[in-house]
Amino acid sequence: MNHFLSIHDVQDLNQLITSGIISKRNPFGDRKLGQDKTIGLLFFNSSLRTRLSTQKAAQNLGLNVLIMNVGQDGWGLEMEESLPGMPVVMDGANAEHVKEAAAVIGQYCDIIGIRSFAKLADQEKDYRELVFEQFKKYAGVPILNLESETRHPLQSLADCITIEEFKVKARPKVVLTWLPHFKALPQAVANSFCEWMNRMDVELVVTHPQGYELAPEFVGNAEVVYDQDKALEGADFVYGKNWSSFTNYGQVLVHDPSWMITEEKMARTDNGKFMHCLPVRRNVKVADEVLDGPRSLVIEQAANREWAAQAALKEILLGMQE
Ligand SMILES: NCCC[C@H](NC(=O)CCC(=O)O)C(=O)O
Ligand SMILES: NC(=O)OP(=O)(O)O
Repeated sequence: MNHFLSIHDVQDLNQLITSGIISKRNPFGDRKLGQDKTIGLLFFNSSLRTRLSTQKAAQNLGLNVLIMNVGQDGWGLEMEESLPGMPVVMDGANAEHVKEAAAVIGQYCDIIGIRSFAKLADQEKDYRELVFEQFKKYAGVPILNLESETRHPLQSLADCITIEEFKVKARPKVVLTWLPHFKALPQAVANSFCEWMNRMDVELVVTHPQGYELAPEFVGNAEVVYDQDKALEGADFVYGKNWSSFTNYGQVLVHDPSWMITEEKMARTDNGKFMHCLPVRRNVKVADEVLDGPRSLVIEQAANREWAAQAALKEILLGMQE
């Protein structure tokens, strides 16, 4: 089954980036590929970009699109399985088990896209990615990750395309910097960004306060620098993101506004560009002057979400023909 859940489902990243860029130049060139097929997009959490860009990309490929805000409109889904001698007794809030729900949606759809964020209460539970595991097991069709508990591959692919388009050096320095936020946010975007950058020809540096270390399997060979000013020196791309602690799972440990990205910070870079997946809280994470200035790539990045989704969907559809 040709799932698209992480970088591990990508054989040739350069080819995938090129596929996105080709679709950008010629959006309707593969219109026949998805003809008479249906994709279902299931959202357990809010979305603007992922929902609209994936719907648009799917339509460019000729797919019919069904969208459901399962988190709001659907029956509450029980994800846990009965174990020998320990049946799951569904006498709580959840009216339907994923065994039936996934199997039923799989009857209506040829591909299922899912967004399900980390709940940030239990590290082991979140990093097990139960929702995705269960849909993979019971839907019987390819699954597309629209941001899972631990990863956001369509965002990362759009980020790769954006860096490829805007780089001015063969091997740019890319700095992933933690940004301040009062809310606890998932590690998914940061995890995924590292994982994908580790497959690109870039120098990846990660900077964050002590206590915000990401899981080592995502950081890979990236250099971790705790001094943000030092990390930013000579950067070609500054990728901002807030995440809550992984080690003190889901906690907000630091409220230090000096980690916010300002023009003064950007002046340390080598005429660097600023990137963020959005949504972004102005003047909490990034100053207006950066977002509204010529260094910001956030709109270009969001535009590339369409081409990232189209490249991923093309891979899935081509796999279905084999
Ligand atoms: N899909 C892109 C990011 C989604 C999510 N951000 C948020 O929930 C921001 C919410 C806020 O700022 O209130 C995250 O960090 O994973
Ligand atoms: N970047 C991103 O995934 O945006 P949405 O949460 O609005 O989909």
